[in-house]
Amino acid sequence: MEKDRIYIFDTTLRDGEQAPGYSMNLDEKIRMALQLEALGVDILEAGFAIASPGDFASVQAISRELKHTVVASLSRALEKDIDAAWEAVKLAKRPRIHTFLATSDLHLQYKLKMSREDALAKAKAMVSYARNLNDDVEFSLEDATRTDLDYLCKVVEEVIKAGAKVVNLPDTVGYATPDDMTRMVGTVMNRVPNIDKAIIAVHCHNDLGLAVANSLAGLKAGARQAECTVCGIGERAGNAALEELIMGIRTRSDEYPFSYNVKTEEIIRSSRLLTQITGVKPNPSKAIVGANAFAHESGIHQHGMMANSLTYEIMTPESVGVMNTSLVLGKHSGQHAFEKRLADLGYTLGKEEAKNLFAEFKNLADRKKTITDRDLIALVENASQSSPVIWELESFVVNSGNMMTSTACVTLRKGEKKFQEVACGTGPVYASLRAVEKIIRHPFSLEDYSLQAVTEHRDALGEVFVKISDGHGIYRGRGVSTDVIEASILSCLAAVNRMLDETVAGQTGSLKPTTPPNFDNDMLSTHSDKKKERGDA
Ligand SMILES: CC(=O)SCCNC(=O)CCNC(=O)[C@H](O)C(C)(C)COP(=O)(O)OP(=O)(O)OC[C@H]1O[C@@H](n2cnc3c(N)ncnc32)[C@H](O)[C@@H]1OP(=O)(O)O
Ligand SMILES: CC(C)C(=O)C(=O)O
Repeated sequence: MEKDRIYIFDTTLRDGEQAPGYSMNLDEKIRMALQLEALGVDILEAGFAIASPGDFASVQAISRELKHTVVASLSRALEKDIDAAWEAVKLAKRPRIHTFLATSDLHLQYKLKMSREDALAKAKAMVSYARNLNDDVEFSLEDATRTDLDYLCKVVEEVIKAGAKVVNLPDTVGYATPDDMTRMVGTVMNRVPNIDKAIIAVHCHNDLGLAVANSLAGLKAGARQAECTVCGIGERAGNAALEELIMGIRTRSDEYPFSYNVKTEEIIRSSRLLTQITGVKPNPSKAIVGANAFAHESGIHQHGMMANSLTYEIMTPESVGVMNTSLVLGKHSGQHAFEKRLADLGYTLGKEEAKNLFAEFKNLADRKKTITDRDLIALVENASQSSPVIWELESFVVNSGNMMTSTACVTLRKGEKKFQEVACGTGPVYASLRAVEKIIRHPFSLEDYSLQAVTEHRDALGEVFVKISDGHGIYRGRGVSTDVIEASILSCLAAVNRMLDETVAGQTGSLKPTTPPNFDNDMLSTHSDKKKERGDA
């Protein structure tokens, strides 16, 4: 039997980026887009062109960069949005305008303040408007799963008549169950007379943890485009996870006899790049890409695996790009083995990047007997967190104990110059970050701090993530070291450098703080402290 072709529409850079903590700057979006093209997604939604100049610029840049993937921009059902979307994608080899309008009574009445008739007329008019600009137009009926089914069928029929090539039926709030998806898509496929003129798409959110199950149900009922994101990132509880959807189809091809363009061996590489860029790791238990997804811990499982891996493994790690190796890395290893291992782990490095990282690896190997894969992953992710280099750590000394106030003396480098400050705090980390703040003379508050061991042993690497805020944006940083104070200072400097970098501050690379920080209480050093420190009155 010939398999039906399904199309994967990736929205990591649009719906995915709407999730707090996942903002990316222009360079980061381009890197991610290139990897998504290597992964083999059919359509890449690069952003929402009218949302901001930063979004417009990144949709335009991605349109220029991609070689064969369809590039889409989202737009409301408004001429000005559609114009912006078209301006941004028109340089793409294969551009798509994606326009949407909500169709549920709830959204029509309270949000759009429109009647069903007006919304239908608007949808038709805007699809025609977009079709005058471009052949490839997708229309989404936002909140489709809570839309009256008769009305939904009418809108689908009319927007196809107006020229939509793809009609998307999103489960915008993650309310549907697989049975609902079967009913909705099945009804549309059976009842809409011109359905053969368009592709039906599903776009499922994960509020009830059903996004992937719902997408699969939609595909089984006749949809042929599934919209999803790497690691399932997205608005609220996220979107359907691309890797789960594709591996579900691949592993259960008996249930889902579809062909697709995705190269599953690129999955881990894509997920790792997302972590490198955003600093957010998938939950260890996350299917396919979590650190434990292919780990077998208990005796009975290990025994079964040794007899036949099929006993406890429904897919191989290799099928998603995790490569096993017999190479053991340590201080006697050379650059070739080092780069080979990183490639096996799913990282592609530039020449310069590989050289710098190898030097860091050698330093680490001096401190640590065996370098594990997790150590290597931490090193790469730390090195590639695209922070500009403004301030660098020269040295630090801390004095701390349970019967005293901690003090830290930190020396930073900026270009050729060195700057030193001493500060006190309730603990050595706090004291060190205050010393950094005194040196850089730019107040910030610590919004989030987390420390975890990368490996199990006594000489484990400590990995620190911080988020800092200066009242204009929130900036993240990561630091890795065998010394947790050093890791804390390094993570703080990575965030500080992002904060001070004009190309990042104030645009998409920064996150808007949810509440403006209270400078007097929250800043590591307050304005009045600052005056004293500088000798002001
Ligand atoms: C389900 C989804 O994921 S939808 C995509 C969500 N993504 C985003 O919102 C991206 C970021 N958004 C933005 O930057 C801004 O919201 C903008 C630039 C799009 C619009 O900003 P503003 O003009 O300030 O409007 P604001 O966001 O406050 O309100 C939305 C307006 O769009 C209208 N609107 C919402 N959806 C649509 C639509 N599909 N078609 C036409 N109008 C719409 C609302 O009714 C409201 O109109 P009003 O200003 O006349 O009351
Ligand atoms: C705009 C559409 C596609 C969407 O993101 C949703 O409904 O969730």
